[in-house]
Amino acid sequence: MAPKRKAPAASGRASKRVASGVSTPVSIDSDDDFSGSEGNESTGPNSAAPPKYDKVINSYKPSAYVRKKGKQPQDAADRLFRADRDFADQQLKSDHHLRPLWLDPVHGKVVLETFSPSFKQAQNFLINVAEPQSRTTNMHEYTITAHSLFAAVSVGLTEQDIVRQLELFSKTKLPDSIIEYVHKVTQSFGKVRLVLKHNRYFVESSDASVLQMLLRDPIISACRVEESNELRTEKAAKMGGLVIPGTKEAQGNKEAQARMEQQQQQQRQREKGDDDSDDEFGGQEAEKDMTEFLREEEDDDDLDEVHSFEIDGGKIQTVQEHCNVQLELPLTEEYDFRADEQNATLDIDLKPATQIRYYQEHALSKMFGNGRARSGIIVLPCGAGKTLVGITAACTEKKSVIVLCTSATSAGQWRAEFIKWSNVNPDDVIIFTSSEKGRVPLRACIIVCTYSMVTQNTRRAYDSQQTMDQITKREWGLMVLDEVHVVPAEMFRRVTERIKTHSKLGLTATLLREDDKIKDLNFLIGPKLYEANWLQLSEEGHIARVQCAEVWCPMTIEFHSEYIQAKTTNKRSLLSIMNPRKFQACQFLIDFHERRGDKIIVFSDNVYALKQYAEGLKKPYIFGDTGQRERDLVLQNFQYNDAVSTIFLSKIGDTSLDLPEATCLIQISSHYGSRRQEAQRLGRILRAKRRNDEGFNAFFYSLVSKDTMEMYYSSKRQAFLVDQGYAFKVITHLNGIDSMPNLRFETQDEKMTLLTDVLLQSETAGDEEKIVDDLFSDKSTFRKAGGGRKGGSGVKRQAGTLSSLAGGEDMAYLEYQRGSRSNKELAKPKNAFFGKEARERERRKKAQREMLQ
Ligand SMILES: Nc1ncnc2c1ncn2[C@@H]1O[C@H](COP(=O)(O)OP(=O)(O)OP(=O)(O)O)[C@@H](O)[C@H]1O
Repeated sequence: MAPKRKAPAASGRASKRVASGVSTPVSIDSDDDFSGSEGNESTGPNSAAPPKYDKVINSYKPSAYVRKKGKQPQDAADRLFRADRDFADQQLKSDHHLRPLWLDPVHGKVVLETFSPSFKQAQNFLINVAEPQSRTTNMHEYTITAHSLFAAVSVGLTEQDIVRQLELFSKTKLPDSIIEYVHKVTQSFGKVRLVLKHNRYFVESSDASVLQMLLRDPIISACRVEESNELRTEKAAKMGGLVIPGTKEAQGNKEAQARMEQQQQQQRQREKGDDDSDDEFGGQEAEKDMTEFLREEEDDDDLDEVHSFEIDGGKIQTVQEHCNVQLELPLTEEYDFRADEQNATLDIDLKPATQIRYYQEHALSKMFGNGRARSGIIVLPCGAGKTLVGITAACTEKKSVIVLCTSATSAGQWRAEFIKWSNVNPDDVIIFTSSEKGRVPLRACIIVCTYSMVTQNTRRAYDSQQTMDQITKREWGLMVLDEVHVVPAEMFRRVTERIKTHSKLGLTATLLREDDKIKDLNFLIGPKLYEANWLQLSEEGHIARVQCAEVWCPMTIEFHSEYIQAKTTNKRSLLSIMNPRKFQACQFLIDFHERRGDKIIVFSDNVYALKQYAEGLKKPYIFGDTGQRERDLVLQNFQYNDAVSTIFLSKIGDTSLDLPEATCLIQISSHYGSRRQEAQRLGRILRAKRRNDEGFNAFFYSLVSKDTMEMYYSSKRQAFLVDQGYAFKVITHLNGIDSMPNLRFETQDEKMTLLTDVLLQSETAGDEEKIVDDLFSDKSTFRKAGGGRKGGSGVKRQAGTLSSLAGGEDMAYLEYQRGSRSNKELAKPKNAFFGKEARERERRKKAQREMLQ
């Protein structure tokens, strides 16, 4: 706990609200105690020094609920009833059964009941103000954090809106601590915007005192363009009136417009005297639609004032960083594109047949809600249509767009999707990758490039340098950053430094990294604007329903005894991947799903295992060294040839390949505990076209060698998907495997030959594949971060019934309780025999060494 303020005058609690109109922003203390800034000499109007914005509380812990000191634990369950977890004093409202929220006043946790009548409304609201933590079938858990409130404020919610809605949905009276917290955060966050208007950068706020305070900061004032101390004051920009293309509203307006044009044409014909049409009603109606639309715009002219000062365009990053990090007063970025007359307009609109889905519209309304473009991140599951979201954003702004993606393949896809969904002239969509270097035209255009192409520091070829110069010289209306979670912050810095853009839209399926670099995105791109619910989209048929299962494969005695003696992680890892029982399980599952008509992708991060499995089972495979022609051939056959239902892929399949649709995925070796990779792989089967067929399920299997570290990593990897509501069933035995014809490694001889081969492999055979240009690996950071998320809540393995996996009648499941045995424990060898045998071997080896000396 940080020390409390010394001066009593400065320790006014947040409940002592600053008068409305807020002339002095509250100071936010790192202490649990929420303190207002009244009386704080550093913030007084006559003070020369700027006020100090201390660290904002990210972990929610108000003083009202502190643990009772000196209370000794009585029993094992005591920790569950500590003062900071015992909310017995909260009064239930009489109609609590109609309200869906439970609020934890200490940690800011919110539990939402999915079976409540007002679930949908509460969910739509919560997604704006809190971070989703887990969304299982009956309960969703969120946390109110400073970041989530920042995002709420930046999409236009006020403190009063947030408190009123929380009160409305809460089963108990809204705790004071939550009201205080919301007050405290909203007083500072979202107050100041960075606006690029007429190609000049302004720091803008409707509260002049916040700007005055900023200008007293020497770093900020040094970035100011004007000399004078005066602030500019003008009417706030026109809000609303903006219609996002592809929505019903846009469709209605288009129809009205068409009717009006038709009416005008008829009128002209009547004037010529040859008109006999009687369709007057349609015309009047169309006119009415349009006038109402225009009137709405006019109504918006009744506007407030905003104040601003101009800053030097070259010092944007300094201002942003200083405001975010030192002053804890993050700047929201907004682009008044409708007022931008300097940058040419791009001739682009969605094709008339293109309709965006409701969640795509929700996400975009967060971006364009106030008639300007707000920078931020939109999170949608794989296959839910992020590309169309990016394209619709481009069609809304109608200015030059730069799209950054992770590979040349995905750059090609982006271009194709722009042409598919919009009426853009294909010549205006240019690709800039290592293999394709289109020239950027002077007119408004769309350029699609890879992150590495833009951030490359080495000397470029002449044509590449020319294109790069054209990109950096001009201003871009919108920058779309695809797969934003995988790109290192340093790379973003370089991107935003080099390319001048008015607005940024980050797209991702998982705002998740194994390090904590994800927080940098808040400052480098903007707050998370929208996050969809995976299970809801799968229930609605927008993405496929998936059955996830972990198949436990016992190690053979010989493999396991070598495993426990192996000196290096690489050797251990190779032995667990090459476990003959795992091989058999893989063979059985492939056979089982091929017979069901599934298309199967088997993933192995280890190349030695990839080749052994694929060649052993006579299936095609692709890894980093596979040539482009062969890759294309394999993928085309997988897509169109009924005889090729299974392919094996290395890590290359995660980001660098345009994979055809699959309906079953099997992982035989995977990348430590990366939740991101797990989610990304699951995404490969979420887009299955057959998803709307009755009873259709896609399948996701992880094959894990029992009593090895694979079990520990596997549960780490699943954590994100479990939080999204996916249940991993554990399969302990594949019934029918023993009677399967042509099962590999049935005889002891075959097993021993395999073991010898594995033992003869060099250390590097156990390495994970290194992909050239894989800028996005999070292996090292994952390890640094301690191998997973803090607190490692692991996952719940659930018992399954045979029928719960469609067609899985041959499998048996086992349940074990979360917390009953840690995953690390499960990873240890259990059988006393192994321990004894290992000790025996160790003794023999020691004796042999001594003999040799
Ligand atoms: N509004 C829509 N109407 C019809 N089809 C749509 C719509 N939105 C997306 N789709 C289709 O859904 C599929 C998945 O879209 P897309 O590839 O953009 O998903 P994604 O979220 O970018 O996936 P990934 O994360 O795997 O790249 C595509 O076939 C796309 O055409």
